[in-house]
Amino acid sequence: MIPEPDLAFERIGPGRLVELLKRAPKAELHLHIEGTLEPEMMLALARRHGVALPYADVEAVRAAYAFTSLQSFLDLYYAGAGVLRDAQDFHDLAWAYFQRAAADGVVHAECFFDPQTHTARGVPLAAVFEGLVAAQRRAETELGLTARWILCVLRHLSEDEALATLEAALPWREHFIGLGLDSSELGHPPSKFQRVFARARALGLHVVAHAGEEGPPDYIRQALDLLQVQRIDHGVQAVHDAALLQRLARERVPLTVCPLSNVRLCVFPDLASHNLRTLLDAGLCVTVNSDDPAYFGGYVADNLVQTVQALGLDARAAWRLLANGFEAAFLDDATRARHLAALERAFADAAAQT
Ligand code: HPA
Ligand SMILES: [Zn+2]
Repeated sequence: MIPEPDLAFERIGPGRLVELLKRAPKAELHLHIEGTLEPEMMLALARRHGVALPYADVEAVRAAYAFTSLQSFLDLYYAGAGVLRDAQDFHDLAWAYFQRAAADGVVHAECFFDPQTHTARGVPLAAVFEGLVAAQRRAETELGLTARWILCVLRHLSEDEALATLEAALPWREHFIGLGLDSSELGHPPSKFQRVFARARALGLHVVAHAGEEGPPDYIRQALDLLQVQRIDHGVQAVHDAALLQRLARERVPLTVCPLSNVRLCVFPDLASHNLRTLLDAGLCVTVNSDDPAYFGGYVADNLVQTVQALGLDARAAWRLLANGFEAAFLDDATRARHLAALERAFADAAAQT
């Protein structure tokens, strides 16, 4: 756990905290690049490629985003991703996201991408990597934002397909740092993917998995014990298992929590009912992230501000959430220390304001 700095947190009231949260340096650790496809770009790419969409305009797209569950979202999310066809599209998508993220104070982003969503439509993996890597390079040189890619396999498909996807991506091995697991959780437990995660670990990749978003605490245990993941994506269902909660706290297993996503997918009725505070108070390494911001109505600063307000978190708790993001990131120690020093300075400056 990152030690708390000696700061006059109590001098940062709710109003000043909102401003601070918008500009403070942040790590984004749970973001699906396909989930940053804003309706405007979806329609523009559909026009560019002559792809038919069931929406007349941007308002119609947004009106369709009334989700009742993870699956009801995934159906639209995969359909929307159908407009991504060539390297330029992947570049434009990721570059637009990095610009928005930088404006939100994000200094380091570990982003998911779903190769199977694209290769199944005949898009070559080379086009996906070419576009994403070009945008990543621009982000670093033009925005000072470091980005890393985590290849996700779709859990509603077979493990053999996941293994084939990982092998097919190996010519671009230097361009991704980890393996993740996403898509429809219920009925597709982590135990289904033990061989592909073992292969990823043998390749020296970091490993993470979505678990306990809608699925039971046992899926979180499976992700830890069978897949040996280093972080749990979501993990909010852990509160229903006291022993698991203690273990996550003891082992400082980070949870990449996405509050606005959880509300939009009806995991919680509203932000005030979210269990993030319970998880934080239990000593877990909770981080705040945006998941699929174009679909869920907010990027990472919105997630932080709205969650802090809805749960009445103070500046000390807000600092902890941001520090946890850097603790949980796959960064070298010197870079982590540099980001934490900048975070401390942002809070110290806010506390010193008169
Ligand atoms: O929140 C999510 N859960 C599972 N799969 C996903 N794919 C994009 N977002 C998600
Ligand atoms: Zn996710």
